[in-house]
Amino acid sequence: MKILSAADIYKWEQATLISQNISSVELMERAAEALFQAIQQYVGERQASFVILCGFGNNGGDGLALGRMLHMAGHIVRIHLLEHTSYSAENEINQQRLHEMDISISSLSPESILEFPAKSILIDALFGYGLARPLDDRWKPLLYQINTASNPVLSIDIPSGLFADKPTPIEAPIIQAHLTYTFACAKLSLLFPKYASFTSNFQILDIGLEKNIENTLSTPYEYLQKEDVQLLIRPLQKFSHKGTFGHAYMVGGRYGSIGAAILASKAALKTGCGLITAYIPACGYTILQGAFPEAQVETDPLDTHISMFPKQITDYDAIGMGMGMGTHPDTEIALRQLFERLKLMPSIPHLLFDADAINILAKNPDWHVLIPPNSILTPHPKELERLIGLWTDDFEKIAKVRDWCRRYQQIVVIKGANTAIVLPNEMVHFNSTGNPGMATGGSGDVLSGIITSLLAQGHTPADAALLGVYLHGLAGDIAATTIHERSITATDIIAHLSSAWQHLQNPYL
Ligand SMILES: NC(=O)C1=CN([C@@H]2O[C@H](COP(=O)(O)OP(=O)(O)OC[C@H]3O[C@@H](n4cnc5c(N)ncnc54)[C@H](O)[C@@H]3O)[C@@H](O)[C@H]2O)[C@@H](O)CC1
Ligand SMILES: [K+]
Repeated sequence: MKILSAADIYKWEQATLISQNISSVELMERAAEALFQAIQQYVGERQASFVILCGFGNNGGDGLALGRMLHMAGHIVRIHLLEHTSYSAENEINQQRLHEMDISISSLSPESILEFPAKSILIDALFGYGLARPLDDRWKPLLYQINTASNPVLSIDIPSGLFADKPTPIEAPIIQAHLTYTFACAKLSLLFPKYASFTSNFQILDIGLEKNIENTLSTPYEYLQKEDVQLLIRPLQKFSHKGTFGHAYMVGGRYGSIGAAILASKAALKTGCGLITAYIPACGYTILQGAFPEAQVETDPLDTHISMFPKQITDYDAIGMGMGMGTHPDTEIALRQLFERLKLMPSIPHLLFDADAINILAKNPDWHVLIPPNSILTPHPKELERLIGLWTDDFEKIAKVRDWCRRYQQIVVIKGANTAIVLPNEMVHFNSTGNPGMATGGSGDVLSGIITSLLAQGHTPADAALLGVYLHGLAGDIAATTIHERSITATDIIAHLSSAWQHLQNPYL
């Protein structure tokens, strides 16, 4: 699914009005109907109480129309509307509809002192994507009352005060929504860690905007969902043997962190490659063989860390390296020598660099040109910062990574909530699976194993990165259905990979 700018969403809406021959009030009614259905699901069977805070534009219009529908469904509804000199036409029509039904509208101003009945749900319909500039300090008292109330806050389209597609200063007043119902497509701001306290969760509501028109709008940003990754899956063949599914080579571990190599290796095999060989320092031999009998193991001559890469490393289908590997100068020299060797070869295995492999690359910017094109790097934010330098906000971070990927023709997977996969063509795919419980030691090693496995199975690097990230998050989400998010471990993610595959391949789930 595309992630569009506010300007493009506006264009999409306007073109839909013409193509479907409907009025903007009718489209607003459709949006309010979608909201109403979603909120009915949220409250379940019970009668609920709502306080709806409406602005003077179309976001406010959505709130007014929603208020009417909730009232008609028997809920207790209080509607507050910002005093203003002029309202949007759709807003006025919906005010009129409420008057006709004798549903009262209280006035609201930034100075209002509000009382929220206990257990009522607050609906934020103050500002949507039409926000033209950050809200000024005048709005602080009103938004403070909403943000500090113990009531749940549901935002319509976007938390009021937040820009959809450009940086918002976080010192400006912004609604802290528990859940945002956003129309038609995801918005960039809903995906960025900097705004996490305003946007903890969101749900996309389909309001029937015309698909053909969406196809004409170009954007470098995509929101990666089940239907996108399903297209990337390769079917299993009846006469397959273990060689068919590829042989992954997992390089990592040092004295004290052999577990990282074990997790990555197990995840690789559970993702479906036929064989894995782990390459680790000698101290890990018994540990790895004991913990994971399905793995083949090769060891470095040194006991404590990796000091060389064996000649046969290039014989495998894919290499994943860096998990728990350390940045010992011997390892650093070995990596440099590997790059020199790869340069001379006509064809080489697909490569994934994680953790300490990235730290070594970050320390040596002049090696970036040596990284074979189309390799995958999977940094967490700190490793990314070491690789590309500091950024001031998430928009700049994405811009810098896009630039880096184009320049060096690499794929970067920025790990975190809504992991972003940035491709050499500068497309950015934000993942829709995963949960905070996955921020746990070893989770990244598992991701490296999954992606390396998909590379070994013959997926293109871009497909392997997209499918792998989605699958990893999905396994974590399925784990969270039976294990509390606080208790999820990397091993649990591996244990649920099988269910993730099942879920992904089942059209009815
Ligand atoms: N256009 C359409 O067909 C649809 C629009 N929808 C809703 O419409 C919203 C967009 O509506 P609008 O474009 O009317 O915009 P908004 O409702 O977001 O608000 C815009 C109003 O706020 C004012 N404003 C902007 N920044 C301000 C600031 N910092 N301080 C004070 N006032 C400020 C603007 O001048 C304008 O009057 C969407 O977010 C969505 O909720 C939905 O009903 C779906 C259909
Ligand atoms: K809003």
